[in-house]
Amino acid sequence: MVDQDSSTDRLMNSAYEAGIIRSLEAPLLDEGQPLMQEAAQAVAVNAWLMLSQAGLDPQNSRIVLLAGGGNNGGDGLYAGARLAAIGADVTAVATSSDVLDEAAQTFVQAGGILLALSSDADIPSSDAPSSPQEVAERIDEAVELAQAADLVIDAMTGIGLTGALRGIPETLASQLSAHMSGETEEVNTGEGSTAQAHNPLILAVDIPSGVGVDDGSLPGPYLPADVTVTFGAMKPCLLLPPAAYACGHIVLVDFGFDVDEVQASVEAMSASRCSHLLRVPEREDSKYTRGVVGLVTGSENFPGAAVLSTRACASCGVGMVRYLGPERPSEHVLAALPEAVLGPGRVEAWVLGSGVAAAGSSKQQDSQRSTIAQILEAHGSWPHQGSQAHETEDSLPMVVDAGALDLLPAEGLGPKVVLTPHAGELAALLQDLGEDVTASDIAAEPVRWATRTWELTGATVLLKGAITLVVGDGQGQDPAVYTTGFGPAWLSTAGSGDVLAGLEGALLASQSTLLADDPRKAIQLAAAGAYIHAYAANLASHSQDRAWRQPLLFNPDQGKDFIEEANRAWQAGSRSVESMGPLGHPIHAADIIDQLERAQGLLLALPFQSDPATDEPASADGDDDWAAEPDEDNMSSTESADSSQASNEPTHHLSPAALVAIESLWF
Ligand SMILES: NC(=O)C1=CN([C@@H]2O[C@H](COP(=O)(O)OP(=O)(O)OC[C@H]3O[C@@H](n4cnc5c(N)ncnc54)[C@H](OP(=O)(O)O)[C@@H]3O)[C@@H](O)[C@H]2O)[C@@H](O)CC1
Ligand SMILES: [K+]
Repeated sequence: MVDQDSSTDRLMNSAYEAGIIRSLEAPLLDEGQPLMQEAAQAVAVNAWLMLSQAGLDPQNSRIVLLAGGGNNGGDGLYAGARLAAIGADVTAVATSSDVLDEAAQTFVQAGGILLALSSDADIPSSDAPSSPQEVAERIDEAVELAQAADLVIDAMTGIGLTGALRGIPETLASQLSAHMSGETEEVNTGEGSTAQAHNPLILAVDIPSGVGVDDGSLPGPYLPADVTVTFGAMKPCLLLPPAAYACGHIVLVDFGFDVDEVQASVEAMSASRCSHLLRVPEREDSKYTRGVVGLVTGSENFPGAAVLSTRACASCGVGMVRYLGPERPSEHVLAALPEAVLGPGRVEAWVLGSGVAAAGSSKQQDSQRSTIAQILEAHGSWPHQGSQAHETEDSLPMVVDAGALDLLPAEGLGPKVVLTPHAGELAALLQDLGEDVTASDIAAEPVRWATRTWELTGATVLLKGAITLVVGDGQGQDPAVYTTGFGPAWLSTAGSGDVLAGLEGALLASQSTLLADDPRKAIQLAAAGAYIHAYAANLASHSQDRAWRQPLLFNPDQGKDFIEEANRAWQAGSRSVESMGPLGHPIHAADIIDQLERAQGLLLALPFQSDPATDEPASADGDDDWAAEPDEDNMSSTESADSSQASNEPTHHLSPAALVAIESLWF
């Protein structure tokens, strides 16, 4: 189970609110650990790597550092000092009225140039602008410098950010992000043609300035990063959409925090966590003890959804698939899945509503809905005792999707009821429950609205998206929140949700004994289902595109191994620094089903890998296993890394001179 996490797994996949991060830092600071210097070193090394991977010479590069008045700015200034000391041309733009004095002195002594923007600035070596006009001119100058730079280091605000960016940081973030997204004028080459504007690389210090640290929202302008170097532990904004999409590749600097006694507020599902949630059959198992899933999915109008959900379910380790539906979808199910059993009978978990038209749709009234209503009434009730929902003898785990969502009882569901809406369906459900919310509100603050749904219904809520969220019962009064962003963008295709519903039902049925002991495990199982779904899509599409990747761990003692790891990971990434990773090819829903069994096999093999250095399980195809993941043959990750290099050479090898330069940053 997830409880068996190694401490490294926990560190990489658990996020803590800003207040907890400060409580974890405090004892280390008391002991005199130089955290700001360790942070600065990591920023400098990663800046160096980003530049060199982009084919630039870090020692002759132009770097603009946006430095705020807090410790985040301090991290940036010390990093800037290290880069200036090896010869980079570094200008620090002070975005507040002051900056950390000692950091600024060190930066200037190393050869960095400071530029004050604020009219009341008290900054070493830079006079404050003397008029509003001069403030405006300096802001324009700073924006132009940043736009022309090779690298921008964003150290305006870290976890001390409150609310949306204001003042100078707001202006810089909005102008620079508009420039990068091409909203500003294109560059005229003077020969009647226009060229794409130059975009600097962006390295965010701790978090991209402007994102909602604890809730992953984007309350105003923000600066999206190519790489975010974060300190000590993950913050919720690095996992939660939409902010997580602005973080690029994440590097987590290991300060040695003791996270044993603190509660994570968000967890990412990982391959190793997922592999522990799969039930492996035992010798004494029968098809019944392995779990029977009953599906009331598909309809006269959408028979394909019945086929997709039952096929996916049968591919995910259950003893039997039982289908209930009208004649047309039933015939299709039997043709596609001869082992399916038709009609009512014993069931360990239900899948309800995929491919069933909701009320108010233009389709004719769906006969499946009366069956679903009966099942919800018989098995979905979790009468409340006090404030707690309690399981009755008849209550069963169930997945409630699409056309079953509006048949739910208004409240009093338990964690074993897993709702699987997309943003539009969740908006309709919440409107029925009296909330004034639209699908775009939900996309802007998904964790807020998934949590609200959990509060109102008591069910586990799986909100589908590029990063899928699962919110449900946690420890005490607080919800547990899991994320999964392991899939490629190809995954959003018709029928993909029907596949997910079927496989979620299989996990609930096969783990019904576990769920009876602890219904809260439904949250982890639901997140594991989303992970397997995404993984199968990765295998099917041969894509290296991921909505979210686990961070690279930067340990100050790790030495040069990190260089190779970062070069490899950033080249494989969907938003890699220089080149996109291979995008693979389109897939349709049945392709995902075809890879489900293989995906589970690879996950089950993971605990037997000798040295799983990355958490991503292998692609089963040797020839596309170039992201250096441990592969099927129990190859050690080191060997795997070597073989992947042979087939996919990193574009930039480090010269001996470059290695000497980076050593001066490192040690
Ligand atoms: N603690 C440690 O041991 C370690 C901490 N570390 C680092 O410290 C960081 C936390 O530092 P912190 O607490 O000083 O806050 P920080 O993120 O710099 O923000 C304050 C600045 O932001 C500004 N600002 C705030 N809101 C704003 C807004 N809405 N709009 C605009 N500006 C806004 C605020 O301006 P003010 O409100 O004062 O005008 C002030 O200038 C942490 O993220 C990590 O990087 C590492 O060195 C490792 C060791
Ligand atoms: K920052």
